[in-house]
Amino acid sequence: MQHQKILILDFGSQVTQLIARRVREAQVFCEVHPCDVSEEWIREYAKDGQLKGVILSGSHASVYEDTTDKAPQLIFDLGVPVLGICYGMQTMAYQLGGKVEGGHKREFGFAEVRAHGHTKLLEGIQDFATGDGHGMLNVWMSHGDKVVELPPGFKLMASTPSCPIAGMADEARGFYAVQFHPEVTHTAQGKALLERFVLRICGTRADWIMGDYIEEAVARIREQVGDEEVILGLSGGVDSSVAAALIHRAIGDQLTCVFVDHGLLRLNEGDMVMEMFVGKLHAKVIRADASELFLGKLAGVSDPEAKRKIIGGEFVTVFKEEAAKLKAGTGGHKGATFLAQGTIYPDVIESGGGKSKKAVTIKSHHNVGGLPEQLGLKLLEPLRELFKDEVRELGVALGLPPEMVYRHPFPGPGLGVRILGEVKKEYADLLRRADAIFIEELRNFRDEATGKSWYELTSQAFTVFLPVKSVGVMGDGRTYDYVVALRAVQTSDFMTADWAELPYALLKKVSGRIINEVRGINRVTYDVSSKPPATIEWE
Ligand SMILES: Nc1ncnc2c1ncn2[C@@H]1O[C@H](COP(=O)(O)OP(=O)(O)OP(=O)(O)O)[C@@H](O)[C@H]1O
Ligand SMILES: O=c1[nH]c(=O)c2[nH+]cn([C@@H]3O[C@H](COP(=O)(O)O)[C@@H](O)[C@H]3O)c2[nH]1
Ligand SMILES: NC(=O)CC[C@H](N)C(=O)O
Ligand SMILES: [Mg+2]
Repeated sequence: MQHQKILILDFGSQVTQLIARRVREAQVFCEVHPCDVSEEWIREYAKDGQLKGVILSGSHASVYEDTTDKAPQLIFDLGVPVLGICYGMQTMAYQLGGKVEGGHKREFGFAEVRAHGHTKLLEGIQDFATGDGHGMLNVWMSHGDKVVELPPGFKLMASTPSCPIAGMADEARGFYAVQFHPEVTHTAQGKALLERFVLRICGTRADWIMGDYIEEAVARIREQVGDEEVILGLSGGVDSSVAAALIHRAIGDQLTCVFVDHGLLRLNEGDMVMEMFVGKLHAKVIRADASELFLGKLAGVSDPEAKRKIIGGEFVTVFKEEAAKLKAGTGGHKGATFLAQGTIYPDVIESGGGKSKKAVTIKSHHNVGGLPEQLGLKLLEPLRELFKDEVRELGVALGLPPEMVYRHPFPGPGLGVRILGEVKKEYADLLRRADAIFIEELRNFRDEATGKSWYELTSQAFTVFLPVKSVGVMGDGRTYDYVVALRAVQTSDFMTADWAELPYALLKKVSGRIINEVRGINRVTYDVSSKPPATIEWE
């Protein structure tokens, strides 16, 4: 099925992805592309008649400077509605004959916006009304420049005391713009406003529904793969698990999963993954038990980056070996010609478009990128247009258990980056048991106000092994044992994170259980560092 679509042009705002999230929540398909796509590209993109509207994002730049990006002029001639947000509004004004000025006081944070006149966008949407009956919106602003003169054909749609033109519209042409940010949750009516733009003003069909999407994705995978074979690196994490379940639904035994057990998995994780995929889904999974290999290579190495490089390197070696066995045609295999990956949409946006602002390497993230070239395999990435929430919904619709789909992410190098310094099997065994207790209690403890468990209320939680010993007393005897740190964070994007204010009763229970049940650990600490300046993982 062809989905109607909304095009979001990204001028480099920090929150462009949120625009796409909000539009998807309205069950409308949309894509983010860099603002400097060529007119030729746009024509091609709109050719099938499915493009129903365009949204222009914010930016750190100022439109009146010669060097800054402008919207491709063509989008104003496509005959579809356009919504400008912040910089998007400013560039719309500037390009269509209005005036934008800078040098004003920066307006950052909450503002009350007054709606003027009647426009299809704001009519009837309000948080409260003034004494004289005007609709008011509580919004979030982040700008220094402003539109000071409307372009011809536009009327005033919204204002604040410090920003007299905070919204404008030319309804005949379907052009709307707001200086505030409807995509952030601080703008109370923002979701309603974006929903109204895409559904009512653009008239887009609300047909982006994960339950229905399965059928579509399955058909596409079948068409792409034909009768060839596929291999996939299965980690037990969310993305690779959902990708595996989806591809398995499409092509059954033509899929072989390779699950590398590097000896740095969580308690019973390997068995759980096998039980789920082999026991329940009847998928073909090769469990490569490489723990001795990994632990052997890691012996004596304590530098975090060196450890990451070793794990990443050995991972590729093991994966290649297993893939080569399949290629050799053993066990009735014709040999895999596709490598499947659980790449999701944020990965695509962040790495594409030439707009990514890559800075210094803080950590070398492990992944299987680069493998296809070395292996001479074609890529199969069925999740590359989905956000994490959508991947999770899809996983549930595919019948994966919610505990698996709503798991916290787990880094590829696993416990290797949660055992500080040199990795030893003894340490990994202690850490696994302590970590399992922490996670179990996070699932048990519920927050009274929300009814949610603390596992649900945190984005990522785990235990870190510190290879230092401290003195304790147990049963009147002296102990001299290891220390662990508990880490629990709340974050929406993992780029920044706050340490979670876990209830004392929960921390008390966890520390009591770990010290009593895990012989070898006699002290538990709680990590109260936010990111930045700390990172989520300790290495
Ligand atoms: N132990 C493993 N065995 C096989 N493949 C792995 C393993 N660990 C990681 N991978 C591969 O590396 C990819 C990237 O890992 P990453 O942790 O980013 O994603 P994930 O595990 O699928 O999901 P999540 O973000 O929930 O952890 C995985 O999709 C998987 O293909
Ligand atoms: O697949 C992965 N391979 C890695 O090498 C890796 N290192 C960190 N992480 C995860 O990334 C998020 C941010 O972590 P940091 O704040 O520690 O950089 C957190 O969710 C981390 O768990 C990794 N994930
Ligand atoms: N968030 C934005 O899009 C800001 C636009 C522009 N840089 C300003 O300061 O007004
Ligand atoms: Mg993972």
